[in-house]
Amino acid sequence: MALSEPELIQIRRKLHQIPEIGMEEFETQKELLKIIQAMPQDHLEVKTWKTAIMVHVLGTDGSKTIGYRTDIDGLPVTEATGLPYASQHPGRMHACGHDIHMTVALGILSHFAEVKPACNLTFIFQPAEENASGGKQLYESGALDAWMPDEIYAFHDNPQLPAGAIGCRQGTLFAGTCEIHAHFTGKSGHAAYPHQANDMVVAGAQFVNQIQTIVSRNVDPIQSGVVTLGHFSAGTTGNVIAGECQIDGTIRALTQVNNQLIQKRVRAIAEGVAQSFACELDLDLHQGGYLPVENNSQTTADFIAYMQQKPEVEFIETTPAMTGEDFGFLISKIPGTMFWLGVESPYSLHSEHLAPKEEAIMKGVTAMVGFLEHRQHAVFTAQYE
Ligand SMILES: CC(=O)N[C@@H](CCC[C@H](N)C(=O)O)C(=O)O
Repeated sequence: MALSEPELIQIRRKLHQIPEIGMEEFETQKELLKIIQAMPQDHLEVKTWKTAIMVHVLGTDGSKTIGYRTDIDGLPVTEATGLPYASQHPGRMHACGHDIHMTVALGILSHFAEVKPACNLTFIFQPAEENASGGKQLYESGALDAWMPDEIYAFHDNPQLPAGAIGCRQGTLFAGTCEIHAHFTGKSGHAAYPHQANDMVVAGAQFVNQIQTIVSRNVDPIQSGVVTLGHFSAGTTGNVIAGECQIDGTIRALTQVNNQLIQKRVRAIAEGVAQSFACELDLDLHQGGYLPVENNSQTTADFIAYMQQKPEVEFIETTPAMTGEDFGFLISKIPGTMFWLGVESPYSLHSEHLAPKEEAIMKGVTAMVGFLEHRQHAVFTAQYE
């Protein structure tokens, strides 16, 4: 029997209690394997790579494979929902809803473990979406090679959409991101003798200010971009000049061209500040697998048409989002579609208060089982651009 709604909710609550950060998802992997191994195994094969799990569902005609990916990591956030099934791991929370993603994947898998599909299906339970490009690492490890999908699907939960609604669009769904890590080193000293020191609070502040000109002056206003510097630390106390400054942030852009333009400007400004303040700069701009999530036109047209004609699905055409997703890497290698699943919450992704509505789970499973039932035939004649 495929997993029922009450069973899925129990599974989600258990996964919610054991969040782990990227590449440390050992308990999560164990819990997922336990659930997967309790399903009928007749046409399933299971493999692991680090904390990832791959499940291959053998179809009646094994010449084509559809991939379905979920991420499995949590965030370094202390949960404040007050829920009875809140995180039991101090300082860790499924604040991005990956517990919902995993549960929906298990629900879909449990259906196809019962009902053999026409094509193969590869379910990917992927680590480290938040911090270490787990999808890229997995792909590049070669662990997926034998079960490489011809096309691939994934979703992210969305607190702004009604619970269970499906959101999607042609083109770019998520931005490409790039982490900024800048360290300026000058010379510390007494507050009364600035001429004998080299103040990195002032250098860092210049960097922060000048960065604000990138989106306003360098990015085409018809396009878009974000540069957020979320962390600034320098100095220890008010009467000591700081000799070091650490600044961390993130770039967001809907095209790779704009992402690279912004990266180039961040580097030029950081180097300019270092030169004008005669200080040392250690700059790391790290994009990893966080490419823009660009939906394939063929798979997405079919996905949207399917969802729109299903009376039980509330389909919403969405605008692109500046959130990032390392699914951008997988979808740059394998044609496919990413979409949103509404979980309706007043709190945003990454909030310590985020409490997704669980009724979204079964709606997500039903919509995706239906779509994959449809797509298991269409994949044999699919042409990708
Ligand atoms: C959905 C979501 O919130 N994704 C993360 C992805 C992390 C991107 C990367 N580590 C960065 O900070 O640039 C996001 O922050 O959008």
